Amino acid sequence: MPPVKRKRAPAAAAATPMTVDSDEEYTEDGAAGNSDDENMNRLTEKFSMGTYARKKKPTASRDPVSHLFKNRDFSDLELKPDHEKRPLWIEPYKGRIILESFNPLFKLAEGFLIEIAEPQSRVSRIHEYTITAHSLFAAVSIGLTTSDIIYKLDQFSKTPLPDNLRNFIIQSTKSFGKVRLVLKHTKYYLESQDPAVLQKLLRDPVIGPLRIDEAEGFTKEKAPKMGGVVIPGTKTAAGAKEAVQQPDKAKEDDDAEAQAEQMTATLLEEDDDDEEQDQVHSFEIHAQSVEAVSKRCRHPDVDLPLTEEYDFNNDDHNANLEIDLKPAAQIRPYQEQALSKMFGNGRARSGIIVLPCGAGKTLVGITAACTVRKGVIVLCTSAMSVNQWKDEFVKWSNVNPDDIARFTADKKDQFTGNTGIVISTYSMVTQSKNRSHDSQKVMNFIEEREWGLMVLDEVHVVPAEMFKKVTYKIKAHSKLGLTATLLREDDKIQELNFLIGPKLYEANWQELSEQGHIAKVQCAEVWCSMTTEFYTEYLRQGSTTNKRGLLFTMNPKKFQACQYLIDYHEKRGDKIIVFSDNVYALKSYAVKLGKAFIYGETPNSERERILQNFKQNPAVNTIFLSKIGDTSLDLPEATCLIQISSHYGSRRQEAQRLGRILRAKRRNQEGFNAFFYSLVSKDTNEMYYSSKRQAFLVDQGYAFKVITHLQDIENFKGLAFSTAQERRELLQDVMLQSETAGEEEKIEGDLFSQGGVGRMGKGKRVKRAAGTLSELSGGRDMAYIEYNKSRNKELKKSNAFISKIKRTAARDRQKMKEVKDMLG
Ligand SMILES: Nc1ncnc2c1ncn2[C@@H]1O[C@H](COP(=O)(O)OP(=O)(O)OP(=O)(O)O)[C@@H](O)[C@H]1O
Repeated sequence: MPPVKRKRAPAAAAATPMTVDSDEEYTEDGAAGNSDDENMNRLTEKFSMGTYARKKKPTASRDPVSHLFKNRDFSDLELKPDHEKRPLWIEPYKGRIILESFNPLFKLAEGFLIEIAEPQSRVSRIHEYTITAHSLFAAVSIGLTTSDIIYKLDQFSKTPLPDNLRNFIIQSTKSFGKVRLVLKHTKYYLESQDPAVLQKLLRDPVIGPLRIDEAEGFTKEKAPKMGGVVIPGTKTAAGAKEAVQQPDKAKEDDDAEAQAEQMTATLLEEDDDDEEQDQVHSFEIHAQSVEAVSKRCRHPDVDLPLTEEYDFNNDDHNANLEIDLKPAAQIRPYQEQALSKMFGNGRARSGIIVLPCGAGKTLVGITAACTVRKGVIVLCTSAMSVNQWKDEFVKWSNVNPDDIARFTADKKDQFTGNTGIVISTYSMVTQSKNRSHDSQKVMNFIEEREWGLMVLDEVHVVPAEMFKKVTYKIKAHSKLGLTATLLREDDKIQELNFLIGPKLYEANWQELSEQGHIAKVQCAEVWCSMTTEFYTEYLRQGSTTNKRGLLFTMNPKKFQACQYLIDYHEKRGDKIIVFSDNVYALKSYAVKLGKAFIYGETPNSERERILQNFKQNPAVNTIFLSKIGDTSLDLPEATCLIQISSHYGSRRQEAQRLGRILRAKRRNQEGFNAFFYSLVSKDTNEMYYSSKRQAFLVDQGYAFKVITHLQDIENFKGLAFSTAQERRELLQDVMLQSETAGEEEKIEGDLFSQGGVGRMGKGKRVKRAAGTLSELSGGRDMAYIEYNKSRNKELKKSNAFISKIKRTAARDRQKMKEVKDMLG
């Protein structure tokens, strides 16, 4: 190959990711360096600028556009001679990494970046990652070394590795992953490959006295061998190491694979050091000291955060659980990859696995249980999930159903053997007041024993305080957190790193949908103008009142759009879920349209009957759900989702709702698309919230179209609220509702409402593309006719009107009875 001259990076390419931006600004001359003394807040910091000083360049004279990029003009970055082959750009000031998804080395680079960095945005051509202290902690805890990280990053990068990033990696990894908390033969040990690190701990005034044995030296033994564990359900049942390095190999296109392999061979040297049989050294501490030691290790004076590992193969104190995956159960490549991060060195590492909604987190948890084969405790967010987890254990594994005990307000099963599986909710195990006698008995049983594995479902919604209680009360040797969105609106997600463990794996949503594991979804926001009378009332309400929310949700135009879309999709053979957080709206819409609805107060038997009918009865194609349906609900029949009211700007809720259709059974039919509509009242706060809600999904590569025209809606037969009289009546009904009717539903024990109202980092805005329903679903373009009658006169709350409302309510009740009769 002829020598390639150093080229300048194209400014636009380097600047592209900056459109999804953070609010921080860097300074030209560099911030203070990351010296050891400045490590105080490092655990919660992002990569900071370090000492890298930017060379000044004469931008103005160079070309007419560079100055537009201001400080983000990276056109003077030095490029390596063969930069075209390399897939990464590294922004020198903040350590942001841009990955080209069209590069032949994309797969390899992506696998590596997931291990060392946080994915920020993964749209179709360009993915953005950030290296943080947390992501490096995770990298080190799954076995990567400082030199692995620096070497591979440099090899993949088109530009020389910035010094400040290199220093940051060295500084961070110097302390991370150096000490492990290992529970072996029911005893706790602090273990390290480096005896000097243990010496440092013993010199510490807090940790030193907590050592149990008074001996001079340390216990010395061979380090665990990588890849020594067999994960059930994998085709080859091979060691984990193979799964780590060769994901999805069979699926890759042959040519591209050969090309990538050839390039990799030239660019990367194989690192064969993994097999090295190092010695490990350890000393013992008391079980009661674990929390104090772990806390002290995170203190800046010590700065050696512990990773947790469980040597379950050598635990003969705790009884073995008879459990294996059924022979028919085949875990998918990404599930195997995620699990291989957990069991990569033959032990169980505690940490968090992030998989999209509907991608099968339950099976990942079950497979982990089948690997550890000791007592398991599973904690979920609701009693409904508890039942689903039990069903899934029975479906996927050969465990004796009598070995599964549910612990909820209604069910307090006990398992019969020496050990078993307990499935409960976070609220059940953390509630401390007013426990019934039975419930206290079960709780004592849970607290008195050791558990091999604790599976923590939907970890992102559980408040840190609750986690602390859980981890304090339940003695589990390993913890596996499962979530779809490592996202909290209150930014408390970082605490999970310490309470559970680092993130072990995070899958790419678009990749999974390309591979057919989750459905392809067309997302659209339908803009519904407010009718004049509703808008006038809306403007009259104070900005703090709940009535505003009720008005934009009950907007007749929105109702009509909902009715139209239900009809449109029912005719296409879709099964539709309509979501509303507001119970008044939920009931009003459902009753008016003659559909069944479920909300927090719907009794279990009725819920099950409705869901069963939705799944099996061809006459029941649409159901209305409150936020109780946001998570866990497994309805693979659902192919279309319409959202009429939502919880402010919660990105987490938006993603989880989308999850209800990602598991669509028909996802592998040719040309199949699921549909996700958000109905938004124009020129109201709802538009603002809606754009905030979409930010996470947009970062996962989903494009939201805007629909402003619904074809022929004015000629839709039986369109609700088509007369001024009906709209006035609706408005009057809305205005008669109490302030609380405008609130979102409150469900007892519901953890999701506790996450804080959607606050999102500054600068996170969503771009919408104009679109029509026809583009999404193959229909023709639609002319949307805005209702534009002159302003309605104010209605008085006359007795006559109120009695009319009552008549309407009686009619609605009759309709509801008919729906119930239809459901049988
Ligand atoms: N390896 C697999 N083979 C076949 N089916 C699978 C596999 N993994 C998961 N599934 C199926 O995919 C569906 C979704 O799984 P699951 O309910 O565990 O998703 P989830 O990730 O927990 O979603 P959510 O976050 O929405 O609760 C289920 O019907 C499950 O049986």
